[in-house]
Amino acid sequence: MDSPFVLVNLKTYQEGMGSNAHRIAAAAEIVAKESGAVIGIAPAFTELHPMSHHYAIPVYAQHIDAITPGAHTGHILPEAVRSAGARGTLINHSERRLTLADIGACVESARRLHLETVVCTNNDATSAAAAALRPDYVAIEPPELIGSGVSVSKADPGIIERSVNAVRAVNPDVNVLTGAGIQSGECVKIAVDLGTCGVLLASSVVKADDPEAVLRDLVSLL
Ligand SMILES: O=C[C@H](O)COP(=O)(O)O
Repeated sequence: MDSPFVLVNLKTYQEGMGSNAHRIAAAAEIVAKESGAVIGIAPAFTELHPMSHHYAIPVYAQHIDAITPGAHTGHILPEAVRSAGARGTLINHSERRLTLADIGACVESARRLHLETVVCTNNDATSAAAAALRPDYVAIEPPELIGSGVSVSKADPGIIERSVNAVRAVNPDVNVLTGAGIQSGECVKIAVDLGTCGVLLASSVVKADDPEAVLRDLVSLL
C-alpha cells in the first residue's frame, strides 16, 4: 500500500489563517519527511499560491465551482486553482454541498486540469454514487461528528467499512479517506485497518497548541 494520506483542512478557522496556517504547513512538511506519510493541507484560497510554492507538501483547494472561464463573479474557477499550484481539491464538503450534476462537472474539470479530487460524502449510498464519478478519493464523513471531537473511527467504524465496500463495489481504483473527529494515531490506524488510505481532518490539528506534536501522533502507528 502507498503511504497513508493525511489531509489537514484549515477551513475558515481563525487558527488556520495567516502565520498560523504557515506554522501548520511547516509542521506538516517536517512530520511528512520524518515519517514517510503524505501530509497535505487545504488552506484558504488566498494561501494556495504561497503554500504550493513554499512547502514540499500537497496543497489542496477546499472547493471548486462547476464553471469554465467567463462571467462568474465570486466563483472558484478550477483553472485558477490549478494555476495557483494546487495539487488537488475537495469537492462537496459537508460545509459546501453541491448538486450531483455539479459534483460530476467538478470532477471532470479537475481531471482535465490534472487536479486530484476528494469528493466528500455522508453515507455508503453517496459514497457509491461519488465513486461512479471516478474521483481520486471519496472521503466519508458523518456530518454529526464533524468538529465534535468524537472520532468516526471509534464512534462509527461501521460507516467507514460500509463506504469502503460500497466504493470498491463500484470502482476499486477509487481510494477512500475518512474524517470527522480524527485526533490520534489510534484513530488513523483504525481507519487504515478498515480499508481506507488515510484521513481528512481539521480541528485536532488547526486548533492545537502544538500542531507538529498532533501530526506526529497521527502518523505514529502507521
Ligand atoms: O474537513 C475536515 C472534516 O470536516 C473533519 O473536521 P474535524 O476534523 O474538525 O472533525
